[in-house]
Amino acid sequence: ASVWSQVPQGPPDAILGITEAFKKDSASNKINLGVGAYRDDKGKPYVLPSVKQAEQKILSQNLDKEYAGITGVPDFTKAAALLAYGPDSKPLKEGRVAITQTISGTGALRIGGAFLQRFYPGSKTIYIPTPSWANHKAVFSDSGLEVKQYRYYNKDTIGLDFDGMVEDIKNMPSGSMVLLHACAHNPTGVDPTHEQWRAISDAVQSGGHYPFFDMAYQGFASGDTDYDAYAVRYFVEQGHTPCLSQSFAKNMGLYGERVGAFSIVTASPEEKARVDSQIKILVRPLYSNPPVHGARIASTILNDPSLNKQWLGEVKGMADRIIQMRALLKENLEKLGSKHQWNHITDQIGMFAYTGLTAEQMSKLAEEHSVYATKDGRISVAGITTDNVGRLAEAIYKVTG
Ligand SMILES: Cc1ncc(COP(=O)(O)O)c(CN[C@@H](CCC(=O)O)C(=O)O)c1O
Repeated sequence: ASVWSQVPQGPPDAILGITEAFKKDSASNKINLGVGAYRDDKGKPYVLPSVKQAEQKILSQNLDKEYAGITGVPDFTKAAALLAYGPDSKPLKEGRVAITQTISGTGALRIGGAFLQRFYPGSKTIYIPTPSWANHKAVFSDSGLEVKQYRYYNKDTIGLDFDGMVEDIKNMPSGSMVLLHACAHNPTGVDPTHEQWRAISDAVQSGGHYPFFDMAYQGFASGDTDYDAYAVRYFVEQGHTPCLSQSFAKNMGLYGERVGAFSIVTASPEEKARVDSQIKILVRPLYSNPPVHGARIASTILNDPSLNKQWLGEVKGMADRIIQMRALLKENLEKLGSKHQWNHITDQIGMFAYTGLTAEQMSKLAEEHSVYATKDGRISVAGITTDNVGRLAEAIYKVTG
């Protein structure tokens, strides 16, 4: 028998597999609401003008292609930390934030998971929200952590199960790791209010738990990078020493360039140095050092005041278009006379709307209407355009009755 005869056929990826199904559909008016990637009002991928300008600037510098260090392009990681923790961050000012460039947000989560598996002094169990990004469980279990869940989404109110979340956090064994979506929760689009974040911080603190923030959408949720970093900054101000994964896939449209960062708030510069040294020892045998191009783009944008200002305008433009598409979809559904409540579509924030449609209704959308999205009822609002929103609303209206 062949060497690989015992390899089983695995299922298609819950999210990336939707794009494969979409590509196979020959319908001219098919709609892809699967992968969380921004599209403009023509349904086309969007290369931010600030990114194009940054690339021109980089090209004109005739840089070499030497290896970056193990922890990546320093000008990038410094700027990424500043973007996340803010100019008033005490740990940043005191040189206590250990940071490495990573292969986008997924890489940051994986390096984080591996670091926690190797060095976290408590039980190697991480609690993720119910539901969470479809890849979180595999990233952390493949890092060697045990993955459990806490209540997050209330399907009756199509909102946050705040009491359930806080109760679960309080009931976790002391010193548990808790994964928190910093903003634009995936897949629900339901975020805690600032007041609720303060209570969540207290619950995490009283349990002696360890927070791991996943911030994959900073700036993309509200259009304001400071506003979207509220939870991370509040926790740090309250004395938590979280770790953080950042992605620049969505807010800079650098999806395929794989630009991200993983950071840990430590107790002192001396501790930061020890942590840094162990992050390097962890990264070196994985991929040795990260690709430079995407990080150079992000660094150029973050460090050049006029490009940074232009970028913030472009991020806000993306966020605003998504908010506009939410309102349009709700309006069209109401115009059709749908008897269902659709407020959640405009109450939710970020890339996704959690429609509440069942798996079979989602299958019907694909099979009968060529509308593609994940089986959990999540739609990527970025895939909605002024041209297709009417047909989309009709399709949803027909399958929901
Ligand atoms: C919460 C969260 N964390 C991390 C990531 C990882 O993004 P990177 O591209 O590695 O930076 C995503 C992307 N989730 C999107 C994109 C497609 C995917 O990777 O699943 C999604 O859920 O559609 C995410 O939604």
